[in-house]
Amino acid sequence: MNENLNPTNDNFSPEEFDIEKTLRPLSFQDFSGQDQVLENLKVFVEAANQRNEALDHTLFHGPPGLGKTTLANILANELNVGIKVTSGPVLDKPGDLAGLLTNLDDRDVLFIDEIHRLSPIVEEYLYSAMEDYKIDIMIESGPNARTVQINLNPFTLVGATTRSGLLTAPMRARFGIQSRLQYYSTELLSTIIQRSAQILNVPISMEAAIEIAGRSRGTPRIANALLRRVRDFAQIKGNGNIDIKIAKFSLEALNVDAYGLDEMDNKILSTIIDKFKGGPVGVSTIATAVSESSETIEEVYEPFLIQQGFIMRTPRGREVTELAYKHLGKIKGPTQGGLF
Ligand SMILES: Nc1ncnc2c1ncn2[C@@H]1O[C@H](COP(=O)(O)OP(=O)(O)OP(=O)(O)O)[C@@H](O)[C@H]1O
Ligand SMILES: [Mg+2]
Repeated sequence: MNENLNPTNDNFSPEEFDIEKTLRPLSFQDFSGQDQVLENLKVFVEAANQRNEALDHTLFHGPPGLGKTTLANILANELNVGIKVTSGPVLDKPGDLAGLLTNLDDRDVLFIDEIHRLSPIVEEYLYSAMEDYKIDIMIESGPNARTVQINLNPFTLVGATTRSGLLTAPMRARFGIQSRLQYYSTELLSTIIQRSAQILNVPISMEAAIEIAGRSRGTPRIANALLRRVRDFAQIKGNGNIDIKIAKFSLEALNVDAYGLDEMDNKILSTIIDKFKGGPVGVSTIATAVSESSETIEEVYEPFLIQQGFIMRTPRGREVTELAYKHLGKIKGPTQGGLF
């Protein structure tokens, strides 16, 4: 399958990256779906704006490509403030963080992506900044070295993570607002595809938008990536318009799974079937068999497979369903103890 369609693949080419940026909604108004999350955020933002205070620290968690970075940027726009962007693995010394924090204007947003990957020492340093808008900084060195406490402008930390399970309890507790993003329905994704098509200036039929949406693994990033590829087919093999015929032809040519499952999804399902007789089998055993971490399986892949009815959680582990056998064209073997 095409690399760029992988939701966990961050290696977009610069060109793809630019397109991703142009398709990114900039305001609450442009953002579709996640209704509950959005309704709440609107209230909190309006209240903070009225009081002219910084919005409470906000955490977005959920699988890749569902809109965490997008929402962080929207928050800054709707608060009418600046945003500084960084990520957990980049901040390896408290000094890096101090530099960012002291440069924030009143009510600004500091966005930390992959916040579960902060080093413990940086994380601890962040605590007092979040709680009291104060940090200690070291001045001078050698025998004259001392720390002084300085006041920061009130700011909003927006954290994003795909692995909320890896976040420490004290870190999590410091976020006054926590939102989990959900997979999108086909209907919502087709609306997003139609909006993107309009921005890309390519005509698309409703039927074609729905066809692409249904194969997007519930994920706007994948929907947009597929749309761009289908647009290429429409331009070269068709008349430039995306209708159902060219959409189906392209998705077939791209080898996109009928349910939008990616390589790892299919690998997980076939592993449970082939190596573990369909389950039940524990997550850590599956993880070892497919060479992935248990957390990634549990937080990135499994939620979609469960939501779509391919896997069931049982007290004894994970079990695949009839749908998984059917999807992979496999035949369910005899159950244990039968036949004799
Ligand atoms: N609700 C939405 N409406 C329209 N487009 C969306 C929506 N959510 C996400 N997108 C599109 O999907 C793309 C990916 O979203 P985003 O980068 O915010 O995901 P993410 O949750 O931050 O992913 P990751 O965990 O990989 O960082 C965006 O460029 C944007 O165009
Ligand atoms: Mg992101």
